[in-house]
Amino acid sequence: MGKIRVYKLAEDLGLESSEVIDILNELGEEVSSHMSTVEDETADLVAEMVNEEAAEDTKTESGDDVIELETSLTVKELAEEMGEEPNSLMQELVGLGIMATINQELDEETIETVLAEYGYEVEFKTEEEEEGTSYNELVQDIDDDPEDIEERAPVVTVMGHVDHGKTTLLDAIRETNVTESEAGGITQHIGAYQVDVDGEKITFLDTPGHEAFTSLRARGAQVTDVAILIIAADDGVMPQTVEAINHAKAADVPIIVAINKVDKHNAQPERVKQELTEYELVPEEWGGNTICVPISALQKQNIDELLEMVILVSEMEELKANHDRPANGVVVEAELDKGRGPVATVLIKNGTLKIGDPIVAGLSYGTVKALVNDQGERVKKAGPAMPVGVLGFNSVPQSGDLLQVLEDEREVRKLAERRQDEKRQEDLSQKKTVTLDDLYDQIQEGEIKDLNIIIKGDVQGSVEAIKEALLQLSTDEVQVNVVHSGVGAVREADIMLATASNAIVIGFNVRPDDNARQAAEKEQVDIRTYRVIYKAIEDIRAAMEGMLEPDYKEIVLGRADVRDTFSVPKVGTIAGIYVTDGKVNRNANARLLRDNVVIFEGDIASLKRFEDDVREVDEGYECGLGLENFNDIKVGDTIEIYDYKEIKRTL
Ligand SMILES: Nc1nc2c(ncn2[C@@H]2O[C@H](COP(=O)(O)OP(=O)(O)OP(=O)(O)O)[C@@H](O)[C@H]2O)c(=O)[nH]1
Repeated sequence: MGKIRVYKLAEDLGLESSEVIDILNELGEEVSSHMSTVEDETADLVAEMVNEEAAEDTKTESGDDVIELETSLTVKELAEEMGEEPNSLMQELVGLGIMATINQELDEETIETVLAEYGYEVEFKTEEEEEGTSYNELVQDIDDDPEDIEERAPVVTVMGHVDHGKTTLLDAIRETNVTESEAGGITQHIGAYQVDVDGEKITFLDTPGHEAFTSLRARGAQVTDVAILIIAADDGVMPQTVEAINHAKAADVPIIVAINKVDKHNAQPERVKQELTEYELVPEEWGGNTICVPISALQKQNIDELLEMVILVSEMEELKANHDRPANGVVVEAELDKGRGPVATVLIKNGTLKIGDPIVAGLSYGTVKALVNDQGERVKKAGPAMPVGVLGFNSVPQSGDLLQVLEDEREVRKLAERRQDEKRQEDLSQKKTVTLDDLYDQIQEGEIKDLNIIIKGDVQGSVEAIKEALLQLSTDEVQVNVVHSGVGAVREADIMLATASNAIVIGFNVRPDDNARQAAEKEQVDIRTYRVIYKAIEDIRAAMEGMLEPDYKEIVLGRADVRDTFSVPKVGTIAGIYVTDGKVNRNANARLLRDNVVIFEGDIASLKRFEDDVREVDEGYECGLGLENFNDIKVGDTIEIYDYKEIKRTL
């Protein structure tokens, strides 16, 4: 996810930087100057707000006798708009032959008729105008009182190469045991936990550690204030360590290095520090400003010091938030719980989330029914930097979605529905790429081979992680398409979609139900189930390597000078050559060069030493060589002998 500078955003929106800063501050974003950066998603939000404000302004300019209304209203809402009592409106409706209850929705025609009775004309709002109030109302309520601004807990992400000890460290910090219960030992769910260090709170975001989960980690960095980079002292800086460094740098997040496993006999903490300097992370003791703490996560050594450093670094960051305003936050994990319905783990960025708050996150909306803290206890509210399980969404939001609190349930529904519409439009316009016809065309053209995949999983976080990782496997030759992904068992509908789009189905921690199994057998759809994300990705990678055309690389076997030419009747020109380099192989290809210009490329017709046909002639020897269908050989030409070697492709 990208970022944009405030002045650029202002320019795009045709506003002054100060106006944009005001809006951002109202949204709880701490921006100080026109050079500050905001995430793209926040920028979109600002644009959304600005547009809607404009729509709102046009509305108020409407004439007196004309009432501007939405296309569908209940009797009560219409009465409110007209400044009438609902009862009198209901009586009026009865007069028109319409028996309506107070909460009954009225259609356009009825609204028009009844308003005409009252002497009004009605103008129905376009969809855009209808949305006008959503964020305005949110913003109107927010007026940050400086007294309400308080310090908040830092949000910390532990990043590092696989097996360098992330889980063990988080475990040591929480003093619980997570590593052993995980399938395959890889952290697969994003959780967030808050710990208490001498009265100071730290929020830990537990992001998966394998390179494949790049995108989730990148998202993690968006809410992260401090990154702990864990590096095993017996292994050093590895590819995912470098990735983690890059993510933290891109997100402008300070890095604290935890050099782990110093209890091991082959630990080389100094080497790790040396390696770090290559990535502009110079340890403090070497005159740089990177804090490095040697630890043993397993033996719980020096963990306190590491946490102290976290507190120290976050104090310098001056993390602030306003507890006394409607909340916003980020969905870090979401799943469908059998008993409780959609449950989203939300990290509150600013404000306080309370039971009863109308909420929207991505395409999902609802009213907060219950809040559960990281200990599994019910709580009434959640403040800044607190991770909390939110119950009450109508559907499962996606991890990474921004949570917003709006005025009422109607506002959140409207916003979510509008986003759903937009998504539908987007899906429709993209559908072309996954229809059977198109797939067929692409394969016929031989240009693209498509690997279509459907992903079902137990939690949204894993599904997203697999999806992102698989999409990244795409190459010029094989395009990976995730035609569908979602939370829940593999069902018959998934198999039907797989049949139609020639896709394979991946089930992560979920199994196909009976109908799906039967359908898959009948339609010969490949369902693969996994319990470890890494394994799923490896399998697909291998399958893709099988699909790829083998790659050939040219190798020059030898070179020879043409020293003489003979014209042989019925055969053509034979060159008397001297092998200067390597060897000449009868079955290889030949290239005739004249002043380094390729004159001919093709097969060798004959290779003779004296009168005998030979298969090979080595460097330093002379021989006679004929080229297939080519006679224009001259003394002084060079013959290059080359072959092709099959290269095993890696993606
Ligand atoms: N000796 C020693 N072993 C450790 C230490 N920390 C972790 N380990 C071991 O290293 C292995 C990997 O640790 P994890 O915590 O699972 O590593 P991770 O980075 O979370 O790995 P993923 O969750 O798979 O990404 C386990 O066998 C741990 O017991 C340590 O300080 N000392």
